[in-house]
Amino acid sequence: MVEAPTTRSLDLLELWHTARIPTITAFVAIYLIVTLRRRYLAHRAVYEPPRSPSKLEPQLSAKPDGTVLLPQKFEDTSPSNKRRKLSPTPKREPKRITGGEVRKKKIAESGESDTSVTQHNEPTNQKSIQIFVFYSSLTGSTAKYAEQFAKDLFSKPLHTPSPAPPVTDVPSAVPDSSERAVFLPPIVENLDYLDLDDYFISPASLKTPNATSVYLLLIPTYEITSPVDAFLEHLSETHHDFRIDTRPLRSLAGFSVFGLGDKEGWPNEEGRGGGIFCGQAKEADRWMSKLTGGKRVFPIGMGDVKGDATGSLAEWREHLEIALNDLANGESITESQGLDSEDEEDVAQDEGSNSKETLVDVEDIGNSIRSDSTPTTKSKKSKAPLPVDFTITSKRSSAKVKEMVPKDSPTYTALTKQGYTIVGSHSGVKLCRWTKSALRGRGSCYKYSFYGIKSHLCMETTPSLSCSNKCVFCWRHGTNPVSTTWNWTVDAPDLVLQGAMEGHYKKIKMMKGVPGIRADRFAEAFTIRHCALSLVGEPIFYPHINEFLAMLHERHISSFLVCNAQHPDQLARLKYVTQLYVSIDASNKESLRRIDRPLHRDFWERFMKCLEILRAKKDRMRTVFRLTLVKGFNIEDEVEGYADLVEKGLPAFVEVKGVTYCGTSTSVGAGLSMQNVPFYEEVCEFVRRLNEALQKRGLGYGIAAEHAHSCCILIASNDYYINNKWHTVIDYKKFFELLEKGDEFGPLDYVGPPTAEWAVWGNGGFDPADERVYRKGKNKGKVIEEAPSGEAESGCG
Ligand SMILES: Cc1cc2nc3c(=O)[nH]c(=O)nc-3n(C[C@H](O)[C@H](O)[C@H](O)COP(=O)(O)O)c2cc1C
Ligand code: SF4
Repeated sequence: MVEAPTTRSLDLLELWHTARIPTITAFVAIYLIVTLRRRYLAHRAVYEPPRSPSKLEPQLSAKPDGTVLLPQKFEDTSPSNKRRKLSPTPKREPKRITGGEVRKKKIAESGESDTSVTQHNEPTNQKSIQIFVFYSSLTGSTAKYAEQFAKDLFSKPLHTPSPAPPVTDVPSAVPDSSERAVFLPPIVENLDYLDLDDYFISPASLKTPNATSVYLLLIPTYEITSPVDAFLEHLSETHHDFRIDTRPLRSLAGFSVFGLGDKEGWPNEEGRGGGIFCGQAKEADRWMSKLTGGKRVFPIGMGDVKGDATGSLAEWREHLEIALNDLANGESITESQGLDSEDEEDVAQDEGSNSKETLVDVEDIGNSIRSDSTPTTKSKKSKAPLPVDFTITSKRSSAKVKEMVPKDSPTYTALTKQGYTIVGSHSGVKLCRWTKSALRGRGSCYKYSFYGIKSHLCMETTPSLSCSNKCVFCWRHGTNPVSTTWNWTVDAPDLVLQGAMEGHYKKIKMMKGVPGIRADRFAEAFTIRHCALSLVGEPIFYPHINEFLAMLHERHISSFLVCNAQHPDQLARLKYVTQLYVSIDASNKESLRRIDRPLHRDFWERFMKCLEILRAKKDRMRTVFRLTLVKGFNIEDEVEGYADLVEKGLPAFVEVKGVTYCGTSTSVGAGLSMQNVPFYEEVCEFVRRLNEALQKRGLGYGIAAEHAHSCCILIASNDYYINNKWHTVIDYKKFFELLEKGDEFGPLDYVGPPTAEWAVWGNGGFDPADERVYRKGKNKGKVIEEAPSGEAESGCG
């Protein structure tokens, strides 16, 4: 039996029938409103324009304070740049946030950087991007910018859209974490020491599977020859080499260049190359664009080192990070997308010429050279294939030879400001501070104490202002040209000598009015008796160095020549020198790289070869190792290494000298401070230990003399310990007689009288006939020079 419904349940049923339609409608409406609102908010969050409109505004070059400069042509013509010109209401399809972004949200909330998102352990099929930060640096500042830049990259959250809304509400359009590429920690590389073939003929090979590379280049500009030239030449040669694909770096994910330059010194912004503000960075940008087929991730940025280069670099980095993030999200730059119109023209031309070349059979090359017509079909007449020299590029052979230091160059101005007289186009002469000191009767340099050279009769000069090192202690790096090969016009040796002597005498004349000048010495000073070829640069670089030396000797001027052990061929060709020096700035490869910063990649092999050559010359002339001690660089734990080198080169003498500190911004930039200057006691201690190490090896050397005044000590071969006395002084008259006789002779044939008692080790080395003047100052026992007057011996002199 069915029970009859109660009155209450009947009421409820009636109520439901009456209200069900409005209730369901209301619920559906609320649900729709909430969902639509959430979607709207999510949409806005993704597209919220950057807080500061300037953040993505490409007109960065317009900033008056020198911050990131984007030349007009990039703004207007570069498609990649056009891509970056975001308007506040973008038109492209919205990016939507996926479930994979939960992690991103958490990290964004916790304030972690975006890179950290991508640098954890990922599945092995994970795509990744390896960023290389390449730089070149002559005086060290770009190296510092590059290191800092790599540290800062992705260290802060990006200025990209706000964190994602709740995961489940938003459908996915951005690739999930396995599709999104992760960034591997950036690798910083110095272009000056890199085997460029490994990175710039084809992209660097990467160990990580599924990885591509992005090349970021920080490039300084130098009007003078610098390592950047070699890099640009490499890019140019790669591009022009018909055996290599025209776009060999096309498989890179992208590249971008940041230039560092001095706008005050080089205000001209138009054009490329040295002499233009950031001209060489522009050149690098252009070559990279060609080699990659226009894969410019972000337009070139530029920083003025006399302005706010740090700020410009930071701003460029922020924009770049956004572009890189896009890249990681799968937004690739297609080939040619980043080519500017000029690049496109060049590429088209190159492709045109290459395609013609491919039609030419090797056998036809001879014909094509002999006749002007471009052969497009195989000639039946040509038989023997012509040899093709792959080592010569037409560009190099047709290059116009320049002057090393042109009169209108800033290098000329900088060197003359430092007191150098520039002779011809590549030589220099300068009055050494010891020459001035000797004229006033205040003491000669260590060469007087050790070898009998009167400083007021000595001329310090160099026939090559250019050098192939960038030693940290050098006074001139940053002002003197650097290069590995002689690629300038050559002045005749008689003109160089004439000019140097005139320049020297002119400076002596100017000393006439200086208080305390001794009349007898002033008169004597107009007959130069000695020439120190050690001022700055590398004298044996000069192609006519032997003729130049012969001219000195003809005038009975002795020659002391210091070389940097980087040019074995020239060293081997060197004829007689009164005393031949090799700078030994470190005892092992790493230390030498750190202190001399050589341009030659095979610097250590060159260095060792020079020691062999020196050994071979030891029976013909006096040979010397010159050690310059720099605390924190080449003293600690290196005694045994130096002893090994002495055993290899067997020099007649080892001069040990504490580095001189000049306190210029250049030396500071190179990481040198007063802390790196050893006290005289420390130099003495080093010399004692070195002497012991030589004894232990059974080598016949002893500590012979000292010149405490300039922190210099002499270790000599026992060959010069004659009749129980050191004989380190030279018989100059005898040297010239032997030369003029024309017979073979050796260093022991022109040994002079015994070393003066006051100069012998233990007696200080100051001639009592002179008046010693002590400097006031805190750093007693350290050699401090007065910069920038530059009245000092050179870093290698
Ligand atoms: C001799 C010399 C030549 C220079 N030539 C240029 C130049 O042509 N254009 C430019 O923008 N900056 C020029 N500069 C400025 C350098 O590019 C700038 O100082 C840069 O920071 C040096 O970088 P580095 O310390 O890494 O070698 C020159 C500097 C020197 C000392
Ligand atoms: S110290 Fe001498 S070898 Fe070294 S960079 Fe200067 S000039 Fe060249």
